[in-house]
Amino acid sequence: MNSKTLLERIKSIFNGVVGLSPDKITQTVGLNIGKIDLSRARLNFWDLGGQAELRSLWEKYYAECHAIVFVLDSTDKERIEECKQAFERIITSDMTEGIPILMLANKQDVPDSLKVEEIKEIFNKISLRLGARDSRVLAISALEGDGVREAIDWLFIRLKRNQPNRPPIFK
Ligand SMILES: Nc1nc2c(ncn2[C@@H]2O[C@H](COP(=O)(O)OP(=O)(O)OP(=O)(O)O)[C@@H](O)[C@H]2O)c(=O)[nH]1
Ligand SMILES: [Mg+2]
Repeated sequence: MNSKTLLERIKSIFNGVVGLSPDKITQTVGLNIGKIDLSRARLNFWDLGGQAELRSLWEKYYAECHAIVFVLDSTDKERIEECKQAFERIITSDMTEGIPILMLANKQDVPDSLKVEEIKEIFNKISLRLGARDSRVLAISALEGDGVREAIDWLFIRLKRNQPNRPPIFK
């Protein structure tokens, strides 16, 4: 959820181009794609819609992805339970085994948003099912860009570390 804004932010930080302005961003129904080049590697992003009806599509990407970024709307306390279930389904799928998972606590610019520590607490029990993989919860604001570079840096290190398990695709 709210991952389109994040993808535009990632592109503007790493590609040096101005992304879509927030008012041009509409809810994701299909797939938004984006790519960035980082020290001789190309990272391809597939931004999937977060709405409940679209979640069954996520698993079609599991076999080919090298990492998963789960973007959480930290202001939406009412739907946190729903997010827990969606997250649990991802991490318990055989096809995501061992894959690094980064959870982003987005919208940290909003004063009353859930903080990383609170989110960790909420996802505490589920995280026992993460198995042997790299995972992390990081605070970001896709809107303002805070924490986005650090998030991608974390991701890149873990992608490299997980190469023996899921090798990159050479093109
Ligand atoms: N305050 C604030 N608003 C944000 C942030 N990121 C996204 N939003 C807003 O949240 C709303 C949804 O964001 P989108 O990026 O359009 O979400 P989306 O990826 O299309 O949503 P799904 O497809 O349902 O996952 C928009 O109004 C964004 O401007 C943020 O970091 N801070
Ligand atoms: Mg989206």
